[in-house]
Amino acid sequence: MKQIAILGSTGSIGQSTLSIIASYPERFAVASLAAGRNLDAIFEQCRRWRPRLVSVATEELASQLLARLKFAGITGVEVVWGTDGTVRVATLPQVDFVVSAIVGVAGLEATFAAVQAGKPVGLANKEAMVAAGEILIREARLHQTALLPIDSEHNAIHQCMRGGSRTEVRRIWLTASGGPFRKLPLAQFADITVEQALKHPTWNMGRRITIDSATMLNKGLEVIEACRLFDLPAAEVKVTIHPQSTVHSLVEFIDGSILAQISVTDMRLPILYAMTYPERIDTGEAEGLGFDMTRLGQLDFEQPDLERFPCLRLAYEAAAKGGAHCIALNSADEVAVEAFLAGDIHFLDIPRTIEAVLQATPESHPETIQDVLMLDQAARQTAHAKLSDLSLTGASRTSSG
Ligand SMILES: NC(=O)C1=CN([C@@H]2O[C@H](COP(=O)(O)OP(=O)(O)OC[C@H]3O[C@@H](n4cnc5c(N)ncnc54)[C@H](OP(=O)(O)O)[C@@H]3O)[C@@H](O)[C@H]2O)C=CC1
Ligand SMILES: CC(=O)[C@@H](O)[C@H](O)COP(=O)(O)O
Ligand SMILES: [Mn+2]
Repeated sequence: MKQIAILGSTGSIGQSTLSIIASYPERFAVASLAAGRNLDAIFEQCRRWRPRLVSVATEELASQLLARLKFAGITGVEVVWGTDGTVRVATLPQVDFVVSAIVGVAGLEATFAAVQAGKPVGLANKEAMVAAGEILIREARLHQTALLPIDSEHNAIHQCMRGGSRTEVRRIWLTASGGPFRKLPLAQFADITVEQALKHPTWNMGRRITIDSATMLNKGLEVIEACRLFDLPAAEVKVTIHPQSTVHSLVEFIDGSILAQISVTDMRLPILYAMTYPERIDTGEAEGLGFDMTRLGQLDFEQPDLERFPCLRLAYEAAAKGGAHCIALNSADEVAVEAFLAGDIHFLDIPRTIEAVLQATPESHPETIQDVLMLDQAARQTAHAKLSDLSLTGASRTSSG
């Protein structure tokens, strides 16, 4: 019986993880949960799963949750809050495996703490790997623990890598759906609405990653994530547009063979793979996780268009510089996506903001998580300043800026 901690239990990945735990009660149990602000959802999770420890974003939310638990007669659930709370959830002694699925750099400290405590981590929180990958990997080696990718492409690569040794790999191919604007002419990008950008063609995910898929910054973050996880230079991490999201990624070996991983578009599968690795378990027919090869249709692969999706180009540029530039790429995007979702800026302002922040970022290479957090804060401040420049000049109201 593995005792699981879920960081980001109320989100899309968190809920998929709970669904896996519900399917295999003889294998998994919930030890601890960390949520942000969704009090109704975390209250229901406490009622259903009775975790020992729960964290929410603030002290006030913690008091409200405690009051609701008391009123409902639910005892034995300790409630904590803030970043310290997420760290406690991740490092609870009883925990055997941590699913890291808080969105953004907000999940970094708890992920790092889990690794330092020697817990194996299933990593959905790609931002942690982009901002602090080298530090996390160094620490995982030191504490002899595993960092298993849950992000579907990296999970696919992890599976394909079992087909050969590291020295036999020529390059890897990350597949990208291309998002909702794969075929939209550039001239129409200035008019993209929040509602349109939130309509992902193949996956149901949280709002931030869905917008990132629409700008293709998600694939850019994934290029950096792959460089770190699989120890590859960015030149050996390629992106191919595959609109069906059926092939989740591919590894090309030096003899010319290419291994691909194919499965349903359902994150429960990579989560289950990470939670059971190095075993594979029989999911049977009833889970909806089987792929019906008899219904396999057309599989298309196209070159990405960097003119319409400048975020992908910016990510390769940041990957080449590393360190502070990778951190700034993510921090600027977190700020810009929030502003876009709030209706404050246009879609094209997202790459504009990121580019401006990257240009203003001096090269540096953090050694510690504290260094990373300081660089993250600095990039956020620059991003906010750039956004207020945009609104002052009215640049965000024109298509070409
Ligand atoms: N969804 C997917 O299919 C995939 C997601 N990922 C990655 O997984 C991560 C999660 O994505 P997803 O589940 O879609 O996102 P969601 O927006 O659905 O969920 C985010 C989770 O993070 C919690 N959270 C946000 N801020 C804080 C905070 N400050 N402290 C504690 N908890 C916080 C939210 O809590 P609350 O809602 O209670 O506020 C919620 O539980 C991201 O890094 C994403 O890139 C990677 C591949 C696929
Ligand atoms: C499910 C998953 O891993 C997401 O990262 C997904 O790949 C996003 O879709 P895009 O390929 O459109 O970025
Ligand atoms: Mn992905």
